[in-house]
Amino acid sequence: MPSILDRIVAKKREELAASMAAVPLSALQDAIAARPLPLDFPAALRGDRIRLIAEIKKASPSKGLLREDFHPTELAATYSGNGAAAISVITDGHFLGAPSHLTSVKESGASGSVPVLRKDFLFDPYQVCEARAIGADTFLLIVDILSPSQLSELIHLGSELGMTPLVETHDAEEIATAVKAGAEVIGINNRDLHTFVTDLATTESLAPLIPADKVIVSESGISTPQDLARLEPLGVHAVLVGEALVTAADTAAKVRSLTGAPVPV
Ligand SMILES: O=P(O)(O)OC[C@@H](O)[C@@H](O)c1c[nH]c2ccccc12
Repeated sequence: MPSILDRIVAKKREELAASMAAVPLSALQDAIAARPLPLDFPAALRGDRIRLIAEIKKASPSKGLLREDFHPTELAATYSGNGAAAISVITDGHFLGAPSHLTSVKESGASGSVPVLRKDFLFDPYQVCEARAIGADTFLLIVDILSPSQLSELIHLGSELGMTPLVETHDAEEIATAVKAGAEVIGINNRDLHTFVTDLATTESLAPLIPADKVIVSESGISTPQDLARLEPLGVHAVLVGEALVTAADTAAKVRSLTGAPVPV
C-alpha cells in the first residue's frame, strides 16, 4: 500500500513533466539571472536564542484545511514583522500551496529581509532551479525521498545557485546520510511523513547525533515557548512552525510568543 508520501511524489513526477514541457530550463535560467542574489539562510538561523522559521501553510493531508482566510503576503508580513528569522512557503498542491505563493511573498516585499524557503517535494535539478527562479533563497530536501547521490547532487546544485538547503531527516541513518552528503542545515522532522505521528522526543533522540558545526532545525508539532525551552538545551538553533501559527486566533501574537519580539509600535 503506497504511503501518502509515495502518492505525493508520484503526483510530483507528473507535475514535473508538465512543468518541463511548459517552461524549458533555459527560461528558468533567464528568470534566475534576473533575480537578486539569495539571502543567507544558515546565517539567519544562528544567534543568541532559538530562531523561528515561520511556515505559510493553508492545509495538510493529515489535518485538511487549516486556515480559511489565507493570504500568503499578509502572513509573510506578520511573520517578518514579528521576529521570524526565515519564512517557509509550501508550494505543493496537496497542502493547497503553489509556487505563486512564494513569488508573491518575495515580490511584494512582505518577507522583508528574511530568507524564504521553498517547502516542497524536490528530487530533480529542474525543481531546484525552479525554486530559485520563483524567488526562493533556499529550499527543502527530504532525505527519505532521495538517494544519497541525488541528495549530494541537489546540495551541490543549490550551492552553485547560492542556496544552502534545509536537509530534512527523521532517523539516525538519514542524519548520517545528510552529513555525508555535505548538508550544512539539518532538519529533524518530529512528524513521521508516512504515519503522521508527531513527537518532539524525535528531536531529543536525534539532535545529539548531529555534528556541532551544523545548524539544527526542529520541525513540526511545535507550538509554545515551553516547546522551545525543551528544545533549546539540545543545541537546536531554530524551529519550523506552521499549524500553530496559521490556526492561531492572533497570529502576530503567536509569532511574538515564539520570537520574543516586542509589539510593533
Ligand atoms: O504544521 P507543523 O506541525 O508546525 O509542521 C510544520 C512543518 O514542519 C511541516 O509542514 C513539514 C515538515 N516537513 C515537511 C515536508 C513537506 C510538507 C510539510 C512539511
